[in-house]
Amino acid sequence: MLGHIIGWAHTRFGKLDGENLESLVVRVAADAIADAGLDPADIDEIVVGHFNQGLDPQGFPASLALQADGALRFKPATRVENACATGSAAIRQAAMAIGSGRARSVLVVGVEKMTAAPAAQVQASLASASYLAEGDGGDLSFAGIFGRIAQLYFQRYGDQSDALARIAAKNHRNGAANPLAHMQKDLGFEFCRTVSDRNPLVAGPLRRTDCSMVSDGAAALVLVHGDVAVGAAKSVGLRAQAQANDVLPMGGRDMTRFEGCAVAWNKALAQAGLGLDDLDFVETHDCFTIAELIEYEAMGLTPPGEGHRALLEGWTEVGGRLPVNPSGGLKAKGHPIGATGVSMHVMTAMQLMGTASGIQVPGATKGGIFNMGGAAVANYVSVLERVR
Ligand SMILES: CC(=O)SCCNC(=O)CCNC(=O)[C@H](O)C(C)(C)COP(=O)(O)OP(=O)(O)OC[C@H]1O[C@@H](n2cnc3c(N)ncnc32)[C@H](O)[C@@H]1OP(=O)(O)O
Repeated sequence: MLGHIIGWAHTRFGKLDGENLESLVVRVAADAIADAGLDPADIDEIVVGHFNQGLDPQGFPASLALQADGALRFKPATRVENACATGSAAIRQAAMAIGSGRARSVLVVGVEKMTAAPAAQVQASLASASYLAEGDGGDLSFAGIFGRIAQLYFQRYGDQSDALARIAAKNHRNGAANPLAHMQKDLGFEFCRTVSDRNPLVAGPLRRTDCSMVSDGAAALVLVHGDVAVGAAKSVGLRAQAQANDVLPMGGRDMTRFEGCAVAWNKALAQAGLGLDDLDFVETHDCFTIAELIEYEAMGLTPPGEGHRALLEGWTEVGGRLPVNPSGGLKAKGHPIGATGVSMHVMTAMQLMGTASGIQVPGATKGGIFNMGGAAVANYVSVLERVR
């Protein structure tokens, strides 16, 4: 194991008026350490995942984490960032600290405050994590980029609007049962597939319901060495983690295939000595529904162009062959950028401990996670397994 997750905390995601970076970081940091049953003095290192890029005037969240307890004063605390995969980047950093022998217990926090900024500022900030080659388009938002990816996919494989609506409906149905989700409402397939005043087109064929939410929130976990985990009340092993970065320009890449995602999945499964069929569920990066569809193909669930089959045959529903996004995903649970990857690990750990009330995948012992920054640029796959 690359480390053991022995405690965690998660705020509700949403428009959290009255919360700021400081209140979010301090709360989840204190709660995760308490949940791990550790004395704060035993934390060797703190890693905070935070995107910001102009979203929030307050910065320096790594140092804010020290305010969770006086015993954290003088601990090394560092912020990491890797676009929308920032949370998984923080977890990788923690695993490397443990693997190198520099730390035995690491607190990882992911946080973002997005909803206080005007919509135009949010779009500009997010777009800073994208790149279009000259002549490729102007100042596209992320929805614009994924709208273009959807158009390319539809040109090659036919109109998949209904498949995208099935993903939206599935994730909103799952999110309706997740008490931590931003939107806890089952919107239904007909609403998601129909363009209307309440579900307008946003970019290309993508409707509002094909987009993830703009959210505030934080999540934290404590990753420890196996020796520390022995004394813990609960333990979820980080059995494998792989990272594959692709180049930013999209001109030279086939954007109907997320090749970096496929590389990360192949590496992580090989590292774990497992096949996709050995996993009980997957939390995947559905920043837009077209991303989840292409990720089915990149993870090897279906051949390219056939992702819609997984939906028509119910494979990715809870109770299906490989439930995908039982938490509701970024689509319904929300997508506070820096918190998302940590949240995916917390949701997966809860599933594996059988404590994911409302959204539990019965009997799950192994789960996979795919967290992505940019348009398949920073690709992280983790495999988690229940130890105790
Ligand atoms: C690699 C990556 O991860 S890239 C991803 C980075 N993240 C993004 O790009 C965020 C994408 N999402 C968005 O930009 C926004 O949610 C948008 C543009 C889709 C919608 O924003 P707006 O049109 O401004 O919606 P607004 O906030 O005014 O809300 C209007 C209604 O739609 C609902 N709504 C807002 N966003 C969404 C959404 N994504 N899905 C479903 N419903 C939504 C609101 O709850 C509200 O409902 P109500 O009227 O019943 O209260």
